[in-house]
Amino acid sequence: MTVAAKLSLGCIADDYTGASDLANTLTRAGLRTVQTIGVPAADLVLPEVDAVVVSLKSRSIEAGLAVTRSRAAEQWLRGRGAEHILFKICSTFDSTDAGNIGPVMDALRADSGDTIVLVTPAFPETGRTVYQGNLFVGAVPLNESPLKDHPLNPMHDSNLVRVLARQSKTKVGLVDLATLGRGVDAVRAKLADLAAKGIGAAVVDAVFDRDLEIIGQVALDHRVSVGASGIGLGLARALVAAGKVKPDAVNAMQDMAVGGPPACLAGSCSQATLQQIASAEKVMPVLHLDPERVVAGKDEAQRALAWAKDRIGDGPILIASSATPDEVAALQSRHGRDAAGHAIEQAMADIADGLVQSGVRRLVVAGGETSGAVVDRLRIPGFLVGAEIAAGVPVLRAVGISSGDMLLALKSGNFGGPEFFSDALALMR
Ligand SMILES: Nc1ncnc2c1ncn2[C@@H]1O[C@H](COP(=O)(O)OP(=O)(O)O)[C@@H](O)[C@H]1O
Ligand SMILES: O=C(O)[C@@H](O)C(=O)COP(=O)(O)O
Repeated sequence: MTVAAKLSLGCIADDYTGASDLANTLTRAGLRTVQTIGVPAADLVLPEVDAVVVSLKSRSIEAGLAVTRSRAAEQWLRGRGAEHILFKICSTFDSTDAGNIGPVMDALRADSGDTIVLVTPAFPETGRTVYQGNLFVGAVPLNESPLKDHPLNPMHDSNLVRVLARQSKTKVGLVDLATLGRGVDAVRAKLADLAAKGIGAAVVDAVFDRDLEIIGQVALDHRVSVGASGIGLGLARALVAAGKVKPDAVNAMQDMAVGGPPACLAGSCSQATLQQIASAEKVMPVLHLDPERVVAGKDEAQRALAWAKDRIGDGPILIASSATPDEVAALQSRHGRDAAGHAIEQAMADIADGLVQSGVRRLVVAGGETSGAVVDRLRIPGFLVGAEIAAGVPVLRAVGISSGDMLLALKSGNFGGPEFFSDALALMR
């Protein structure tokens, strides 16, 4: 079977956890959605779907490469008929002054011919709101949140108009909450006004889902938008309201049990993940990797696998590299930020590979870059979306792998409640 109808929505996600978060949101809003890993082959055969989320691992790579890969995804999605493309970024705007949100947005805007792009990382369900262009994580501005200590992209400025302007070639404006409160026509008029002044991107405030519904409606006038799952929700609801997708269409994921031993891996150093690991210690064996030994070579991954093999027959296990901000900073000062991060990601991929070879078929991974490294190593080409474990984190069923059925959960470091690992495994049968 090939894709019968053209896509109602094409999405390019800059990491794999973010892609599954978006795929989850679109699915819950009634869009039949598939998540692909990387840009699919031109002749990829898919079930009939409304949306495809192409997952890239482009958040923390060199900006030029992120642009090239995003453009390849854009071409594929346009080739499948997508009139609107959402570039899915992190709800905490994870990026640096070198990119990659600005450069990718600039390229997609140029290709689309749009004069102005709507940008909002708001995702109220997970506490991400934008007011006067400032991003809040729960009750605190971004620069006071745990994101100030992110190992790869510490966020020190909550004003997204400024943050995006430093990364983009275009001028950046603001559509504030008061304008949104006046409805779609007011937002359209404000965008026209900004565009007439030569402003090519507008950060849009959003605090409630109703704000996202207005943003989604207006965004559909354009060919490209930029944001997190919240704008995905707005776009999906606008597509349903416009009759462009049937909300009662059945999603493709079947609820068949997979069985086999379960395992969890954590490479995120977020506060939420550190708490989740502490809770997991009460209910499953947890191995804390020695990050210094990980950077030194392959032995630490082998030690972890030997530890795991002795235990996976008895119930779930968790292997974590996660550390506190002080420990992360100390490791980075000895080895460099990228080298330390890369070595740990590759060790996690080695461990995941070994676990699957030992029969693990249910795998929970915490951390976006970590999930990217693991999924790439397992050579999984795509996922169908299943039950929601926590806001932004669905159960995923791998498709297109030769080794039989496999269930995964790819958790953004910041997402999930304290018992996330147990919650996930309870839904992954
Ligand atoms: N102990 C550690 N010290 C330094 N860096 C680490 C440590 N453990 C993990 N990392 C790295 O930190 C980064 C975490 O990023 P990621 O997996 O995307 O998590 P999140 O979802 O929280 O952003 C990865 O590059 C990972 O390899
Ligand atoms: O939008 C979000 O917050 C997430 O979907 C996301 O992108 C997560 O990124 P990581 O925290 O790096 O997993």
